[in-house]
Amino acid sequence: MARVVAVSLNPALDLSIGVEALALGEVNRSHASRLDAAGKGNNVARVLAALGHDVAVTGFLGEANQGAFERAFAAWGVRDAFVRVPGETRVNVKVSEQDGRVTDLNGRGAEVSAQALAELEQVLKDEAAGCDAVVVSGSLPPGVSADRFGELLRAVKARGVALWVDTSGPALAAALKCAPTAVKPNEHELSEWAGAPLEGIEALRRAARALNDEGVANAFITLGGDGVLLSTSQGQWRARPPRVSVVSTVCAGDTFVAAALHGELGGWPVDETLRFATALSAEAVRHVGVGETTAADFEVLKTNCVLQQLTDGQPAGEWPA
Ligand SMILES: Nc1ncnc2c1ncn2[C@@H]1O[C@H](COP(=O)(O)OP(=O)(O)OP(=O)(O)O)[C@@H](O)[C@H]1O
Ligand SMILES: O=P(O)(O)OC[C@@]1(O)O[C@H](CO)[C@@H](O)[C@@H]1O
Repeated sequence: MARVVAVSLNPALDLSIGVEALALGEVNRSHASRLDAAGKGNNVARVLAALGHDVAVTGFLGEANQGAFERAFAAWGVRDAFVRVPGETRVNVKVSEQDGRVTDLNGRGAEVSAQALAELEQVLKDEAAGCDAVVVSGSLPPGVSADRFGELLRAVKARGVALWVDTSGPALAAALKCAPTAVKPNEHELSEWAGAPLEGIEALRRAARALNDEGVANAFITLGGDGVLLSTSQGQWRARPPRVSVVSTVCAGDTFVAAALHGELGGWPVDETLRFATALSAEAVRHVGVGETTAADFEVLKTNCVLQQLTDGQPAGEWPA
């Protein structure tokens, strides 16, 4: 069991709504809805705690609707180290249609003051000392600039702890200046960082290698139903998930991050880590919420993932059978 700190600077209550097919500008009748304490870092924390790790969660939480989070943290068995800020934590709406399409409506988040930021910096410094990894996931709330975000990450890095970051846009660019241990952009986030569209696996491989050149040890590029590309200084791998029936892809990326970190913390071989993380994230898309390690067919999902080590200087080519 490892000690991990999961950071959500901009957590959210996820309002997940299931509809047959969304009709814009019309009255839609949902067949299911639920409200969950979420946000990328909290989702990662939930999976890591379920996998047996000692997890603390932090970031900024609005005082006005903190109850749902406090109940969830107690149920997940994670320690609450969130800094409270005035106002409400945002509610993000996720509309899932029968064909697997998901529409996200994400809010900006509660305003964070300079004082709250300084408080969080201290929490991060204290929590990072003596833990095995810090995972920082999601967007920046109003009041936190990309530069200030970079400073927070540097403070964590200075504690000599493994730093995993899953964010996008200017926040990802700021994070990369601190050479995090791992990042997990999806295809779109990577091409935004690269400043050009990335067509095909070879372009993705080059861009992923550029992340390694920036000092990132593990660059995981998630590709939705097409799986993941992992680039390290030791080589590149890709993994393809089994075909599953898609209900909601909302927490798949966070499940992937938590599962990959679990493998890394356990010192697993790369292929074992990739298979586990790919299978668990595929499990996650079969329902609303994060992946369930206790799924009855989890071993089958793992067996049905396809893995391939890619050879430097040679095209990836077709997937092995
Ligand atoms: N349709 C799918 N079928 C099977 N597995 C999937 C599917 N979509 C996603 N996954 C799994 O989840 C992983 C992460 O998915 P994705 O690339 O959508 O992450 P993301 O865009 O970062 O998501 P998030 O918005 O949660 O951060 C993929 O690498 C894959 O293993
Ligand atoms: O607006 P952000 O911070 O980029 O993403 C927030 C969010 O979409 O990410 C999680 C899924 O990954 C959800 O729980 C949450 O609503």
